[in-house]
Amino acid sequence: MSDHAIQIRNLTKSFLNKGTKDEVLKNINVDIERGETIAVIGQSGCGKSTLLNVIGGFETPDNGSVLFEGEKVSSPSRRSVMLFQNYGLLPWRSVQKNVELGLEDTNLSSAERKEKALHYLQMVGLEDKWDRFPHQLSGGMQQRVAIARALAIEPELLLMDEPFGALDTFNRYYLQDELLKIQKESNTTIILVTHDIDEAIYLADRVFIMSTNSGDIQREVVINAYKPRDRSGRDFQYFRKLILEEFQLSSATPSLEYNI
Ligand SMILES: Nc1ncnc2c1ncn2[C@@H]1O[C@H](COP(=O)(O)OP(=O)(O)OP(=O)(O)O)[C@@H](O)[C@H]1O
Repeated sequence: MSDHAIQIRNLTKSFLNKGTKDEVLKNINVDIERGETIAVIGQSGCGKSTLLNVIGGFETPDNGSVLFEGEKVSSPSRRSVMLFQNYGLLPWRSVQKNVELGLEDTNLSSAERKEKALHYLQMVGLEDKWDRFPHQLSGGMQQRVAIARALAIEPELLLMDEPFGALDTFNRYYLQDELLKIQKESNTTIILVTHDIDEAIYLADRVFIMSTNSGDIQREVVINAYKPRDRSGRDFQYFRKLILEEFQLSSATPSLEYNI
């Protein structure tokens, strides 16, 4: 069996906007190994979320294909989970019931579902908020509930669109470490879109830098340093400089939206 969880071949995707065809993704060809963590970075509007949506089966490519474990992706699969930017929590369900959502059509009993939900709520530091409703939580807390819900499903492929964006530095670092642990234990394949260059370097085995205008992956940076990585170490500085330089090359005005 191939080690590739994902194989993307000649992928092209466009949208019709006011009668004009915008080609957002163009001729993307990449393989992602099982258990790899990939960070996708690039300027706003370059197609990062679209790429994630096509991989997750939420958007259909115009041409080319995405294979997940050798099978063509044409719709969302139970084996992969997408953590959306807007959290996607159901307002009428409690925190615990939101986390249980993806477990309901499994063989787990209601007691097992509850136990699993509380375990992942504890991991994101929200076990004491199990009976609250989403509107009673801060934005960062809602994001943590969405993270707990995605992790509770224990998917083979985890797709994350700016998962830690609304969190303060302390929670972001803590959850990045939890994600590293979970990934190591379960060998989950992770594809993560982020605006945070340090997050990409801290978590990823490879960083895909998408080009600003041409819809392809302009450069792939292999982060060949042991995890957990030292954010203030020399290796880290090296990769940060490399990626920032690539950004300067890719745009006339360096992006202000990127955090380092
Ligand atoms: N459903 C859609 N219909 C029409 N156009 C779309 C649709 N989804 C995305 N687009 C367009 O495709 C382009 C890429 O959008 P996408 O959300 O993939 O970018 P992004 O790199 O994730 O941006 P950001 O970093 O701001 O989230 C944008 O020009 C956007 O307007």
